[in-house]
Amino acid sequence: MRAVHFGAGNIGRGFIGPMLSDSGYNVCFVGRNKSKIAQLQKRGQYPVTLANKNRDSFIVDNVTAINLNDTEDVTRAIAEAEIVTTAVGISALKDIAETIAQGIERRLENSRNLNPLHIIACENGIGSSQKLKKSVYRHMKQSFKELADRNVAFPNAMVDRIVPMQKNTDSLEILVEPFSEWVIPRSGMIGNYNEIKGVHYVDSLAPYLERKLYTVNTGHCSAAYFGYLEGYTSIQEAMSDPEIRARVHGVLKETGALLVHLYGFKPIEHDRYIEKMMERFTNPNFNDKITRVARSPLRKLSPNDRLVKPAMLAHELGFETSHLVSAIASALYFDHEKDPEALQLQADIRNHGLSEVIAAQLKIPTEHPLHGRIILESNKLRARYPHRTRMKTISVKVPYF
Ligand SMILES: NC(=O)c1ccc[n+]([C@@H]2O[C@H](COP(=O)([O-])OP(=O)(O)OC[C@H]3O[C@@H](n4cnc5c(N)ncnc54)[C@H](O)[C@@H]3O)[C@@H](O)[C@H]2O)c1
Ligand SMILES: O=P(O)(O)OC[C@@H](O)[C@@H](O)[C@H](O)[C@H](O)CO
Repeated sequence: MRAVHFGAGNIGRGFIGPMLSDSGYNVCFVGRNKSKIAQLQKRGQYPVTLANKNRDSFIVDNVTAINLNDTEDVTRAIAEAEIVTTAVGISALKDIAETIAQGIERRLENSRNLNPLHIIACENGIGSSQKLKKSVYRHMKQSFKELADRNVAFPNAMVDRIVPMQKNTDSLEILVEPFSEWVIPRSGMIGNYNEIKGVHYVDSLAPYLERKLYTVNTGHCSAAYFGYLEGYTSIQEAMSDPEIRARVHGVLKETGALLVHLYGFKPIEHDRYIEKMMERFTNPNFNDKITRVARSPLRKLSPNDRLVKPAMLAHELGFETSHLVSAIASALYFDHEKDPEALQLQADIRNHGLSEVIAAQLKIPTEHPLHGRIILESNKLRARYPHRTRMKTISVKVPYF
């Protein structure tokens, strides 16, 4: 069985690769880092180490690799695969869409391979595989689209495993947390598919995906943005600060009330889930950089992502949102110089003002109560961290609610 995986980065090598290989797939990594691809081609395997006390490790084998720009080889691999997965970042899906479209066309040309193909975007966000499908279809001829509708499926998915930035002597080695979860809805699958060992196939993805996004990712980035303002460099450092820990817990109590309301999770079980996730953030066996977890603030602050979406939903339902508001206001100060989105965000705030950014990018209109509350919280943060914040204090009339 053949799998093609786009992105030989952290989650690709640290989670998707091992899962597929363990299920008997030959995993072909498609990547743009030439030296990593050459290493994978040469060795055909790589080591994974678990960030537990014993540092248990195992080898992922039955691996091959192709450079992303060797289009001929990549499309051939897709034409022969049972499954295609991606972990390149949701914003990069459009960049690999044309190659995937060519691979599908090559596969379907002259009805060469009509076996079901599943294409799964293993990215953080809602509806990632369907977003990829839209981009892929933009590059396909109508006749192929009709055939693809019957033979190619793009099930959305939830993937969860913390894989920090790596600095290992062996450039292929990857250190991962022991916990992992991969959830796929059965309704998104077609034909007689082989189940991937360890994947949880469910009737409905939304409760799993939103529970993860609004707990793991909301909590994680809150710790990062709070910690960044405080001057910490790792999530572990930030989480060992009792005040930040309490604020992150406060955020998760707010998203928790929302999730319990939306999906009927038992409050006591959801509290246990929160505790478990807080424990994962504090894993002392690795060092997860704040700049990784806080990365791409424009994406994280977009209306359908981990901060604004739960805050807006919770507000509409009359639930508490003060910790979420604080996380959003903190995110708006993230100005890491090596993060293009952070630089863009800060430039937008400088050029158009905070209120305009909240309205145009977070899509929270000026008249919405959360809009004014974010600005007030931003002013408080500026007073508290004058050396970490560069925006001007903004006066605002908070709408009555
Ligand atoms: N690391 C984690 O803890 C984790 C956990 C769950 C989900 N995710 C998700 O997985 C995805 C990848 O994250 P990661 O942590 O592995 O990042 P990463 O930077 O380690 O890996 C991303 C890979 O994609 C490649 N890539 C980036 N832009 C590309 C482009 N335009 N065209 C082709 N290739 C491109 C990079 O070269 C890199 O190899 C993200 O969507 C992330 O949200 C990450
Ligand atoms: O990958 P991002 O940028 O969406 O979010 C950063 C981290 O919160 C994320 O990678 C987590 O480590 C991961 O989602 C855990 O499953």
